[in-house]
Amino acid sequence: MANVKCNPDLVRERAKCSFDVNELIHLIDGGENATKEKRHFEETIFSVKELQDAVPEEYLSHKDRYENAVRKATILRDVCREYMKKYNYKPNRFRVGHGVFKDVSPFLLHDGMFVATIIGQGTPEQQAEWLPKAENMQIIGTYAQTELGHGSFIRGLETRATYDPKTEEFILNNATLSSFKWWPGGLGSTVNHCIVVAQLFINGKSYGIQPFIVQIRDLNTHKPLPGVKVGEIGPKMGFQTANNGFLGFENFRIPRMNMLMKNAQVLKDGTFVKGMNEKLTYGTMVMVRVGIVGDCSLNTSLAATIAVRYSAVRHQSKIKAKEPEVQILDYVTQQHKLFIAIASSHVFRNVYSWLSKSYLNVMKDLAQGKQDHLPELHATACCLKAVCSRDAGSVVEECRLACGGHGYMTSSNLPLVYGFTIATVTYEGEQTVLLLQTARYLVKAWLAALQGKVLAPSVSYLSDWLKNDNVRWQNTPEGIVKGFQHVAAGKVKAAYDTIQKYIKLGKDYEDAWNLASVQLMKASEAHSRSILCEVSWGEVIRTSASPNLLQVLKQLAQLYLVYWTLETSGDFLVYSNISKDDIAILREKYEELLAAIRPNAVGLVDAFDLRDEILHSTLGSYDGRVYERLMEEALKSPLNQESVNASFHKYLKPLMEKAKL
Ligand SMILES: CCCCCCCC/C=C\CCCCCCCCCC(=O)SCCNC(=O)CCNC(=O)[C@H](O)C(C)(C)COP(=O)(O)OP(=O)(O)OC[C@H]1O[C@@H](n2cnc3c(N)ncnc32)[C@H](O)[C@@H]1OP(=O)(O)O
Ligand SMILES: Cc1cc2nc3c(=O)[nH]c(=O)nc-3n(C[C@H](O)[C@H](O)[C@H](O)COP(=O)(O)OP(=O)(O)OC[C@H]3O[C@@H](n4cnc5c(N)ncnc54)[C@H](O)[C@@H]3O)c2cc1C
Repeated sequence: MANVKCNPDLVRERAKCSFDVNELIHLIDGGENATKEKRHFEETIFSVKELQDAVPEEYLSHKDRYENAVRKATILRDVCREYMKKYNYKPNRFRVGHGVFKDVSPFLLHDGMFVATIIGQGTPEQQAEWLPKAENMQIIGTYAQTELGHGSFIRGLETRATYDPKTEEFILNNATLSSFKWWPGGLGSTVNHCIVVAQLFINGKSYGIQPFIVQIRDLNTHKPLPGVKVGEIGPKMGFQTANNGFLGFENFRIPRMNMLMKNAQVLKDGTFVKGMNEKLTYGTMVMVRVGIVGDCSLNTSLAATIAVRYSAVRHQSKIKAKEPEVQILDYVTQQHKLFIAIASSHVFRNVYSWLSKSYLNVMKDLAQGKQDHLPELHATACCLKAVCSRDAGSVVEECRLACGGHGYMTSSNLPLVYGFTIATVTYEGEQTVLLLQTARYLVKAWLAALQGKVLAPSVSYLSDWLKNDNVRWQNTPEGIVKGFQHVAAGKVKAAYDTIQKYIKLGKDYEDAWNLASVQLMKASEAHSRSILCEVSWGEVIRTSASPNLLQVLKQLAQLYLVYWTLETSGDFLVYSNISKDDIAILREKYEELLAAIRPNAVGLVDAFDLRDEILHSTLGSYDGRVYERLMEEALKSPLNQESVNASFHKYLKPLMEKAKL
């Protein structure tokens, strides 16, 4: 990239960077070699001619866009397969996916959840049967759980799988409209198999929801099998190429062994054998919630790169009347909008790496029959997924707004990035619903703390707070982290006390919970923020990097801490010993941090190492040819391929002529 002829502002910005950008790229990737491998892989993918679009996707019809996405998905699959064979390298398909599809792949659910569920929920025999076929795309699948009537409350799903011991089959039925599956990615017209989550019935008795692997289309003709009603749900805010679909069954029979039986089992005679923990059926969702935290880091880095580079190139208005128009990046309000995006991406990445380790440890434990840490993992994944996805959505939107009118152009790519980022707030567990799951855990932990029990590490601050809730405020990163824990503990206590108050007033527990649920949700958010702050600061101070780079990473981590302290200063005034003077000191610190980060802003987004093909943005490309690219892209509009459009003769001219009469 170094030889590309760049906009002079970007050249100047890069020259003043105080740290080695390559060092940060390697740190993010996990080593110099990992960067080399990643770049070689991306170079390979983006030099495949067939993966490049002749016409910008935006001008295609819904149908053509889908077909083009499937075409590219199959080519990408082949190229990746060959590449993996040749180099024994497991690539990050999500990064290149943004470049190839702009939006998302119609195979997203195949890779993200279908294969993962076979691994997580199938017995070794079931894995042996389906995994090789799924991994090499002999069969293509999705994860069909959500229905028209139920998405959040999965115990309420209506799709039925009734066991027939005579034929040793399950009979699938969707008797009501609300029971139709609705949303699964790829279901519309792409997949031939699904994981269907359905209510198991044996001899008229319900045994809760279970996962079933179901073939829905003929492998040769792709026609829906008899008894299957399937289709696409239509256009959405984003995710246009994900091919989300609907599905219903009428007396559709599948063999007994198509129930994924790693946890619970149905024997030939219809005996139901309970698993170690019925919630293990929800395992794929926990895994994907962890992954979404990493995805938030990637999405945030896409938006930050576009908006920061654009803000370095764009000049508008003056700070001093007699001086030239300034780069908009010099406005401190612009820095306030953008630097939190850079900082958040690093925080999400660090927390994702921490959470992934916890996930893998719990999976190892479960394999040995130990489930002690499962509730903590579920609670932590829920609140982090909820808060990171919502933060990422806000940050991306702020980046879009920070690009003014041009940020509204599709060619900036910010609208598309926003579309797939905010989808993460809802899918894989709606944010409020997940925060309330964590609140259940926090309330239990609070009760245990009151009883003097030892708490799990992520909530041990509740016991510390009970022992001493009067800790002196300190304007240091460690002091702020403590402060976040105080806020979280104070909010958990307040929510718990509110529940108790309503119970004393005669409410039953469930109503008391609902009445206190705004506080419970806020407590859960505060708990999440305290984890984000503690983990990310801890990761940064343990990082081995050169002094220059470490200084910048600390500035970003501190910016995150101070930003969120100031954003939630009301909570700090209520629940910690912070004073108004401390807040004034933090405001000053915040301004110092913005000024310190300013010279490195472009270097920092360069270090996300997002190729132009992945950014796919007129505003964010490495060379900063913003206005040239805006014009080049505008000229691709079909309306610019003719000097007079037919609508002139058909409508405009008659209108003007009528006006003359
Ligand atoms: C650095 C860059 C890296 C980039 C990396 C990128 C990686 C990207 C990775 C992955 C991306 C993949 C992309 C895939 C795209 C996905 C598209 C979207 C797919 C979907 O949306 S699928 C559908 C998802 N649906 C949901 O999430 C439904 C949400 N609802 C529920 O989960 C449940 O209904 C509920 C949890 C809300 C409630 O369940 P319920 O049975 O009613 O339980 P409760 O009574 O409330 O609680 C009982 C008890 O159980 C505990 N519990 C609940 N869930 C779990 C669980 N999963 N595990 C363990 N325990 C659980 C709960 O805490 C209660 O415990 P308690 O009684 O309090 O002790
Ligand atoms: C882009 C996209 C892709 C998707 N892909 C898939 C897929 O591949 N497979 C699949 O199975 N599903 C998929 N989904 C569905 C997704 O998982 C659900 O939409 C999601 O879990 C939310 O459920 P819901 O739509 O029922 O929302 P609802 O639960 O109806 O939410 C509506 C409102 O009700 C509130 N609410 C609901 N329950 C409670 C409660 N207990 N307490 C307080 N408030 C509550 C919510 O907070 C929210 O404000 C996808 C969704 C989207 C948007």
